[in-house]
Amino acid sequence: MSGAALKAEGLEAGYGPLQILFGIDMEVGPGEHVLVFGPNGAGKSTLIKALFGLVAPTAGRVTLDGQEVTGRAPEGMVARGMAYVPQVSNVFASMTVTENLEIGGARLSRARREARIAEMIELFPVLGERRRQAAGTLSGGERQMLALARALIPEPSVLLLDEPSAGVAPKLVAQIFELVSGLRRTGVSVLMIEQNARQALAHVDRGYVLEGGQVRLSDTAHALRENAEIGQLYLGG
Ligand SMILES: Nc1ncnc2c1ncn2[C@@H]1O[C@H](COP(=O)(O)OP(=O)(O)OP(=O)(O)O)[C@@H](O)[C@H]1O
Repeated sequence: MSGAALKAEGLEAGYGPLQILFGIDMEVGPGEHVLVFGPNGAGKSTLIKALFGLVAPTAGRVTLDGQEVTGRAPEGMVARGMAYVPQVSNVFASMTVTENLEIGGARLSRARREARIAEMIELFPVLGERRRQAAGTLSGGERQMLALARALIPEPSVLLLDEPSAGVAPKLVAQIFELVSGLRRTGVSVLMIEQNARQALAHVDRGYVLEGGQVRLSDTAHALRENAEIGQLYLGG
């Protein structure tokens, strides 16, 4: 019996004949925040895509809140409580902030959708100030907040984030991690990929080092930050 919110066992996936993931075992506990990091090309984005059903696993299992979801399409994953924020193209640029949030709540009743949008504006007040602005004109940080808010509207149990700090001005990167960290009070479980791994590790509970499509190491965030070899190899010394 697994108490994990999200679990991968022996997960393998790739692109046609090109295998990228080799027997990945990992899990995210309820409400836990977990970071996946490692060198370029290690398969981090592929892992998130395989968990979300954008890349079909060729072996292994994915379970979401104890239910097997291996090989389901993204729509099925969303219906079961998973949400995914891709690294790029994560908002509809020509639509307003409000319209983007409405799309996030497309499956909800109108009353519920409006209530959730109000809650998201409370969580990210800047979105309220920019309600009528086209999403494409937001700053990098505001755009990431909109993408996060939109993903959270249906109240997912697990949120997959592919580089939430991408395209965000360096001085605002810490703010993005603090916002993600602040999602703890909603109880959502988070699995995040980040290039800014040292900074991101300060805001999560545990981490996995992915290398060559395999888990090289997993430990608490604190232990990974203290690990000299991991620091040299993957955390910029
Ligand atoms: N659609 C695709 N078709 C073929 N190969 C792909 C495809 N997408 C990714 N790859 C390859 O899969 C490997 C892993 O890519 P992936 O994006 O998962 O790595 P990553 O760890 O997220 O890298 P980065 O840190 O550079 O974003 C790379 O060699 C990449 O070229």
